[in-house]
Amino acid sequence: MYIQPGNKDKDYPFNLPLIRNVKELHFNKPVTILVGDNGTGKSTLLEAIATNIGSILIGGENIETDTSLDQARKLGQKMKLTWKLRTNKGFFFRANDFINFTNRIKEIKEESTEAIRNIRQKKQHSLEVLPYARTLNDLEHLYGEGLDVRSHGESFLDLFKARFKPNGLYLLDEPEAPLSPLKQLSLISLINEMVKDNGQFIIATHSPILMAIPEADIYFIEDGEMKPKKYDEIEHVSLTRDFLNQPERFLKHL
Ligand SMILES: Nc1ncnc2c1ncn2[C@@H]1O[C@H](COP(=O)(O)OP(=O)(O)OP(=O)(O)O)[C@@H](O)[C@H]1O
Repeated sequence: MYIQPGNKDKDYPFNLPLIRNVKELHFNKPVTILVGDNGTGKSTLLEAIATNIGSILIGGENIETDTSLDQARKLGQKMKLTWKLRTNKGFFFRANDFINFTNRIKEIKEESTEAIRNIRQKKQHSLEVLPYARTLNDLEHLYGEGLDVRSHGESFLDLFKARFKPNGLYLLDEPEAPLSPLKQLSLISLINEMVKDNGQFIIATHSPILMAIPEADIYFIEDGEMKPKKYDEIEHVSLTRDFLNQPERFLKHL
């Protein structure tokens, strides 16, 4: 991946140190993990890649029209992506979008059920119910009893189980958000399964558990640079480990 900003690009996202400094990135492994402090530009980078590819945006609008991506789209337009094997499968996932998505599914189900009830009240056997019945059927087929009746964490995992398909490219922004440590391990297991089926993942995360995905390349963003790091070299990992070993040592200083 290459970034080619022009001279006039002084505003966000081109003013981020990461974007100013990093001109070329390689995603060689099936899983690449992006780590860095808050505000270092992980989401911006993922969003720009997603807009460049034209990924399916889970829970948002169309990736080409979603206004929350207007700035990232400008960066995406300055990116040049080259592929060993191009895929049109996969998606871009942001935790907040997904919570909106489950709410929207709930609304669609309620609207369709209400429409069917109204049509049947007027005419019991009307064929006008068919599109609404098909919508309900499709949602049930994809997501079983419904993402909307599950907890946030359960629905995240349900979505990944339903929508991970072989040969896909998956861009995941902090997918750990509502997941318990145990469910983060379940997510790693799903990712491992997809990797066996030629899936590729680029994941921005703060979770030391997800950072441990086997064989992943880890890039640590620091001082506007993107540095390859080993698991044990990452601050999130060492700090969490030290904290868990002796929480009182840290807490007494706060
Ligand atoms: N639409 C925007 N306009 C201006 N600045 C923005 C916009 N979106 C993000 N930023 C800024 O760009 C910087 C990078 O944001 P980004 O969300 O990419 O960081 P991040 O590494 O994903 O952070 P976090 O780990 O907190 O999610 C932040 O300082 C943020 O305030």
